[in-house]
This record gives sequence, C-alpha cells and structure tokens, in this order.
Amino acid sequence: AQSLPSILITYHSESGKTQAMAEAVAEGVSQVQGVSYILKPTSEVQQQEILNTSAIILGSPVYNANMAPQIQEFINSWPFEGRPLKDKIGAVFVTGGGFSIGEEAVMFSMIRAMMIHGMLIVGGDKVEAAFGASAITGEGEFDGKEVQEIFLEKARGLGRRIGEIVGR
Ligand SMILES: Cc1cc2nc3c(=O)[nH]c(=O)nc-3n(C[C@H](O)[C@H](O)[C@H](O)COP(=O)(O)O)c2cc1C
Repeated sequence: AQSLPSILITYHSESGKTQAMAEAVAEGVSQVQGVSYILKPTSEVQQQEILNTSAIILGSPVYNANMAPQIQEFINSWPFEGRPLKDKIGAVFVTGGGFSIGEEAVMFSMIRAMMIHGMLIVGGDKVEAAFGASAITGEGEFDGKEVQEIFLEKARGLGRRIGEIVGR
C-alpha cells in the first residue's frame, strides 16, 4: 500500500548471487508488519523512488575490491542539492568470490558514499553482519553453488532490522 513507509532494496547482479541476497533482504523486510518495499536492480530505479523511500538497502558484487561501476554510477545519480537523502536509513550487502579479498572494503565504500548524503547507517541484526550482509560465492566449499543459507540468513536479518526501524 502507498501509505506504508517504504524501503528501496536495489542491487546490481550479473550472475544472480547479489540478486539472491537482495531477495533474502526483501524476505526479511516482509516479516515486519506495516512496511512496504520495492525490490529492483539499480538500472530500473526512478529518482522519485529514491526521494520517497525511508531507507535504501544497496547491494553490489565485489569487482577488484571495488563496488560494481553500475553501483557507483547509481550513487552518483542521487540528488544532492539540498541533501534530500539526509536522515534516510542506509544499509548495504555484498557478494564476493573469496574471503577477505574486498568484501568489507566494498561495504565501507558504499557506506562512505551514503554518509556523504547524510544517511544514517545501520548494520545487520547479528555481529556476523555488523556492517551489512555479505556472502562468499566462489571459494572453497562455496564455489559453484547457490548462495548458501548462512549468508541468506544474514540478508534476511538485515532486511528485518531495517523494516523494524523504519516501522517505528
Ligand atoms: C570483473 C570481476 C572482478 C571480481 N573481483 C573480485 C574481487 O576482487 N574479490 C572478490 O571477492 N570477488 C571478485 N569477483 C567475484 C564476484 O564478486 C562474485 O562472483 C559475485 O558473487 C558476483 O555477483 P553476481 O552474481 O551478483 O554478479 C569478481 C568478479 C568479476 C566478474
């Protein structure tokens, strides 16, 4: 419904891993009563959706220890004049191929950019998702598989927490 506070869950994904995390974030939000969400890739987001939302939960794959260029471009497109995003909630999720080869760096680069816009940053519900939700998708036992439940649960927890905060 239009009148409910809304959360924008948006992401870039080439091979579906970051999208799977985004869907789990949405599942978490949907566990909370009285909030709505929009789930879509950054390429489909309208400026009005950015202005109307109470929170942005932004997801990127790790590319050479940086966010995907599509995510950087998306952030660069946010309205800045008058700082209309100030005091909106910001949260992040990432997927990376391997352990400790860029995930946290990418989380913090997205968080830094959100802070330029004056957003209030919120992490996940467990210490294992302190900076947001992340998934390893290409190393060791995680290689060649769907995004594993341990990571999807971090994403659900992030969505649930943002939902609860926005609902207050
Ligand atoms: C060009 C490129 C660079 C990448 N660089 C890294 C990297 O530096 N560190 C890392 O952990 N994973 C890296 N990866 C792996 C992706 O982050 C990983 O496969 C991710 O889950 C893909 O997400 P997607 O399925 O949503 O596209 C890279 C992948 C590509 C295509």
